[in-house]
Amino acid sequence: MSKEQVQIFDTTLRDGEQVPGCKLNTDQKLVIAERLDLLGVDVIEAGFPISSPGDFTSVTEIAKIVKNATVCGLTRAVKKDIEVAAEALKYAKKPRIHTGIGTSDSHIKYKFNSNRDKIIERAVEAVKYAKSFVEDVEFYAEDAGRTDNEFLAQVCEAVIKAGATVLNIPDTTGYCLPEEYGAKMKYLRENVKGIDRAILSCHCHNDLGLATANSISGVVNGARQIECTINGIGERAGNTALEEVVMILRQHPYLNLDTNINAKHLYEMSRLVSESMAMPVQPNKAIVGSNAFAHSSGIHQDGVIKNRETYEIIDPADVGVTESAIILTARSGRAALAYRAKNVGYELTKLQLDVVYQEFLKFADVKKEVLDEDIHQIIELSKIDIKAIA
Ligand SMILES: CC(=O)SCCNC(=O)CCNC(=O)[C@H](O)C(C)(C)COP(=O)(O)OP(=O)(O)OC[C@H]1O[C@@H](n2cnc3c(N)ncnc32)[C@H](O)[C@@H]1OP(=O)(O)O
Ligand SMILES: CC(C)C(=O)C(=O)O
Repeated sequence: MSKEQVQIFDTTLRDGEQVPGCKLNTDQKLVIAERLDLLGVDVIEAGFPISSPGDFTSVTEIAKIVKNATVCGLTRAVKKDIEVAAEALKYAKKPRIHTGIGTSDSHIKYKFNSNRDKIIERAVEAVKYAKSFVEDVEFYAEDAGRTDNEFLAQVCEAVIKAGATVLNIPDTTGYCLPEEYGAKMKYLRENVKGIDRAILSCHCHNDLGLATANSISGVVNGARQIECTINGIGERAGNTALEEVVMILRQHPYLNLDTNINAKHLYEMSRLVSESMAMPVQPNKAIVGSNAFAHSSGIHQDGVIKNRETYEIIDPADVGVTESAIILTARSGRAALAYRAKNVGYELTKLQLDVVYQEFLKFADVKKEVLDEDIHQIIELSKIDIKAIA
């Protein structure tokens, strides 16, 4: 049975670039956009064209070079924003305008000093105006995570009627629990007239560490687009991490969902974004962190040496990581020491290993990590007659 496709909407260059210190120039953005296109993302949100002349230029230039993906520009529900986005996107093969407005009571009251009826009017007007420039119009209901479902359904129905092709249901503040976010998608699927004419999209923030879980819950409940960023960067605690949702769908085939992403490029993509934005990736980051395929405790190392699958659910090569690493520490056992010693040329007998291991532990209790050059020294200190095999 062929799997249903979930569209991957990458917003590294828009929401990701909103991170303090992560500002990129146009040349850097072009390199990333080209690589995202090769990675296989379906949509590249290239920027917020009205926000600055630099961002306008970036979106314009990205629109010119992207070959496969849809190129998208963000706007408020403001005519001038939409006109400027349309202008920036005019060279795109597949342009999309992403417009919208806050729909939660908090946003309506405090940001807009308005009421629900007026917000629906502004939403409809914005979608119709965007539609006069491009066919593909995505609408976002900002703070949908905290928006009452009944009102959200009314907004969605109105903007579909106005021509929206994609409905973005952002959990802007990262508030929802996965069950709640999934139930929201289900509610919209069951209660919005015309919902079959639009794609529901997840855009989740990570304030409670639930962005990925919420996005997965969203697609399990009928959404067919996930908005995400490389390394999960984004406003405040970040967005859903692209590499995580892609690999979750791949590792759980019974969900019957997949993406067009060529996962073998994930690691290099992560490094490119991290280096361009000078934003380090935390070592324990899922999929792309430096420790994601590193094993440093004896029981795990023994298992991995016997069979990688005992402690790894993903083959590192599938995401572009050369191989798993066996890191020698004071928590390592004989299996790991023998394995690493063999890699540097020593084939140890069981008896020899016992002796060298005692010396190794003394060394490792002082040093955080035992390196290849240390192994030679440890063997020397063990004072046993070992011939290097190399
Ligand atoms: C959840 C998100 O990530 S949304 C995207 C966030 N990204 C950004 O804000 C980056 C780009 N932003 C910018 O460059 C600037 O904020 C601009 C150009 C959009 C606006 O700048 P300014 O005109 O100086 O307005 P400022 O930023 O001070 O305030 C935002 C205004 O937009 C209004 N606004 C906010 N969202 C929307 C919306 N979706 N639709 C219509 N109006 C909106 C606010 O109510 C406020 O209007 P007010 O001044 O009449 O009260
Ligand atoms: C503009 C929208 C899509 C957004 O970034 C959010 O609500 O978090």
